[in-house]
Amino acid sequence: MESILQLKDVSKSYGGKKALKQVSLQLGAGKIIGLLGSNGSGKSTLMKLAAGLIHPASGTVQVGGMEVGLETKKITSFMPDRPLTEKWMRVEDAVLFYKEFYADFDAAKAEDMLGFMKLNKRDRVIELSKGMNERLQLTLTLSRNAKLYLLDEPIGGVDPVARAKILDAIVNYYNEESSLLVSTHLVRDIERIFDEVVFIREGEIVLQDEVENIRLKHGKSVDEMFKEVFGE
Ligand SMILES: Nc1ncnc2c1ncn2[C@@H]1O[C@H](COP(=O)(O)OP(=O)(O)OP(=O)(O)O)[C@@H](O)[C@H]1O
Repeated sequence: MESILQLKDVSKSYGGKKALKQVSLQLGAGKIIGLLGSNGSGKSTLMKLAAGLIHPASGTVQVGGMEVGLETKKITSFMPDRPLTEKWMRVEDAVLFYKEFYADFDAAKAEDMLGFMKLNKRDRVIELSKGMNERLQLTLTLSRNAKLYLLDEPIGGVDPVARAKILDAIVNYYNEESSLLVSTHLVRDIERIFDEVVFIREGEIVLQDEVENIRLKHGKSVDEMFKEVFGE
């Protein structure tokens, strides 16, 4: 299996708090993978390590066979939980900003996605609702032609109808040769898009499997399995 993301014995603490405990994980290329866990389980920490925004205390993180660093950042597109854009910007300025910053930015794709997301180019970023802001961040993130996309809770701030729309956008606009890692605890709403899932609990990986296997082997949906493992 060609691996797009690999963690070996990765630990990370904040002060005395262990966020990841000797995590080893290998994710294959060309898949949409769900990183599922309850609040505080370590999802964002794992995403930020893969994006190169923080560094492990011990262990190694590789993207596309390379140690995380400048080269891997060129092929990794991370959707931040807060806008990377400046306060004065309108939606069109944010798009231009990304276009100038990232060599792999696809302006035609962004234009198309803005329409799909019903984003108005003249709207000020600062005045967008939380849900519309998520749509913009997703548009900017997916408009790069990256190999690995990292989406941290992309549907947290939106209502169920808009959630469906955002999931459709993810499926429609994601390039099938790349991989997409999506963290969430809203499993039921989002499981339809996953090929594979990784369950993380208190900084440890407790399950990794193809969604089809979970359905065939256990006769369960991912949401049912999640509730069983997390005892919700
Ligand atoms: N900057 C930080 N300083 C101190 N502790 C932190 C920091 N970031 C995360 N933690 C702690 O590390 C643990 C893992 O946090 P992380 O944000 O990775 O979890 P998560 O699964 O993404 O949670 P959520 O679903 O609530 O976003 C939590 O106990 C959290 O309190």
